[in-house]
Amino acid sequence: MSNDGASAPLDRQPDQTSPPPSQPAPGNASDGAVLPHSNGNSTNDNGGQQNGFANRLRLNPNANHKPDNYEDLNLDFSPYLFSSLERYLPPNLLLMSRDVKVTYMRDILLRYSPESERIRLQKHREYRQKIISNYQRLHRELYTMHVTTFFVPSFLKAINENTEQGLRNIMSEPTPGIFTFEMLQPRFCEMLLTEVENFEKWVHETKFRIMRPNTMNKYGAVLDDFGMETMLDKFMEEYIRPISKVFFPEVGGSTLDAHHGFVVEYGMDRDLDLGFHVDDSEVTLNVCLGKQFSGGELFFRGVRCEKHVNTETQSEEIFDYSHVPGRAVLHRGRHRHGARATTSGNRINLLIWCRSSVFRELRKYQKDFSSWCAECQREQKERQHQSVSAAKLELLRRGETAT
Ligand SMILES: O=C(O)CCC(=O)C(=O)O
Ligand SMILES: [Fe+2]
Repeated sequence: MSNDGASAPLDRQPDQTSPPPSQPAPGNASDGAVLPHSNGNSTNDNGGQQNGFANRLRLNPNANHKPDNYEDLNLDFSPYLFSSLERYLPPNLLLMSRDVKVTYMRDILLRYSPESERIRLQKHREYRQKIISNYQRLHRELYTMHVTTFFVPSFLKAINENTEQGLRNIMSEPTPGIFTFEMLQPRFCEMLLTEVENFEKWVHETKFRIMRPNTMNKYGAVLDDFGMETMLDKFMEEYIRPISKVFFPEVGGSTLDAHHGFVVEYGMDRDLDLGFHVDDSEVTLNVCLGKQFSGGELFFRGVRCEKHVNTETQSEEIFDYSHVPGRAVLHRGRHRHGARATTSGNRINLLIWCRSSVFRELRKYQKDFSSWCAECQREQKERQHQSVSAAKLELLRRGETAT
């Protein structure tokens, strides 16, 4: 497949299978599309009133109750889902210990997830547990959010200001819908690179079979799998969502509630390039961590919904971007893109695919995505143009018959 964006983009998904992956995807027999990434959030409309327990859930959440924090537990669903669900617990359960509440809520959630998904979640939980109890972390400070260690001052100032103008001041938008800005401290990039190296060394030494970030990369690692899930949740909620809320409201930018966080690695002894694809995300954050490299440019080719993913690229949609360490690129997941070959050195990038369960739910009932799909927009304009022409013709016809 050529790298210039002319061929059909793949729908890129995380590797959800226990290793090795996966099933073939249409358009390219060598790459696979696998089950959609589960974020545990699709279960939070569980309608728990019908769960058959003696103590039924409340119909409406108890707004005055301050839920427990579940972030330190290794659970099969997001810790935030447990905190949200806790507001629906019957009053007598609210007085119980956190362990009792967890058992009760987990039981409810499991009843609402299909069997195959339940097994997959359980396997993945065991996989993560094995890593977490055996892998010795190198930089403990990476696993909890340390804002000044992570982010450059200009970025923090804009986030704290929390205005569109403040954000625009640190951003460039070289083509519509692609934002780039200075984000990560060089020291943070260096620490994350060495942590990933350390993890891979451990994987190699112990012959542990790891799951790769998705079906298109043979190298790289899922940060969520070795202990960074909670940190990355905060990263998304506090540092990506406020920006997405302003620049990507039409794809659920303000309701991002799940993520897939990973690093990809390119070079002579790694992946070379990345084919044309769309991400399984509403909004993607891509930050180059280093090291020294040449090549590896991203190429973008316009935003498309599922129906139009293979339609032609318009000349104004062609945009190429050269990575700079520490600098972030933020784009819609449906903005078709790929990465050219890294021709020398090594390139390692941090990717956070951010998702909104609300957006995904609403999308099921829609056919027209002209608020963000460029092809839906063109079709809509075409329909408007045709109806104006038809109306004009009709007026002319009436004029003629009247005379
Ligand atoms: O290599 C890159 O910078 C792009 C990675 C990417 O598009 C992805 O992982 O979804
Ligand atoms: Fe991508």
